[in-house]
Amino acid sequence: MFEPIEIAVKRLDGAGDLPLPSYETSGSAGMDVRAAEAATIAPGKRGLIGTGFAFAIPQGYEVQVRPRSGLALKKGISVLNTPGTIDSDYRGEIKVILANLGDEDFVVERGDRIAQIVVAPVQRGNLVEVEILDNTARGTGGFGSTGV
Ligand SMILES: O=c1ccn([C@H]2C[C@H](O)[C@@H](COP(=O)(O)OP(=O)(O)OP(=O)(O)O)O2)c(=O)[nH]1
Ligand SMILES: [Mg+2]
Repeated sequence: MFEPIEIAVKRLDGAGDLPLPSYETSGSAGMDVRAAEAATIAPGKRGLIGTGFAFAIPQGYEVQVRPRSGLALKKGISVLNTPGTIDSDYRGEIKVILANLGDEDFVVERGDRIAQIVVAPVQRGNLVEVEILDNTARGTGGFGSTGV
């Protein structure tokens, strides 16, 4: 699975001369994506930031939008809907929803690396409706049923 799959990428008008998303090291799981626009996100607020690129992800794969730990730890910045889901049939601009959990304005400059994207295989399910489900030890236990 470490062998990369080819993903077609379109540079949108807003991308200008931004570099393509890329892996920062030879073992990185995620490619950092950059802001194609400036933004300021106040504490407790969220913002939608375009990356300037659109993908044609091969069917059977998705791209997940995830936070960068450095922004989370140092600035309190996360991806609100992490992991964001880029569907294989989406042809629009990849955008990032950032949430500011810090106590200062988060200022985004164009070109800043604001999140990372991870390519992942997708297993879809075919739901078959039944009257009775098989019994399990967990049963209907959830939400701390095994202790907190
Ligand atoms: O962080 C994200 C999440 C989603 N998207 C785009 C790509 C994705 O394929 C599409 C739909 O995402 P999702 O299914 O999460 O949103 P929805 O609220 O279900 O919208 P829709 O009804 O369009 O599926 O929005 C992004 O650009 N960034
Ligand atoms: Mg959806």
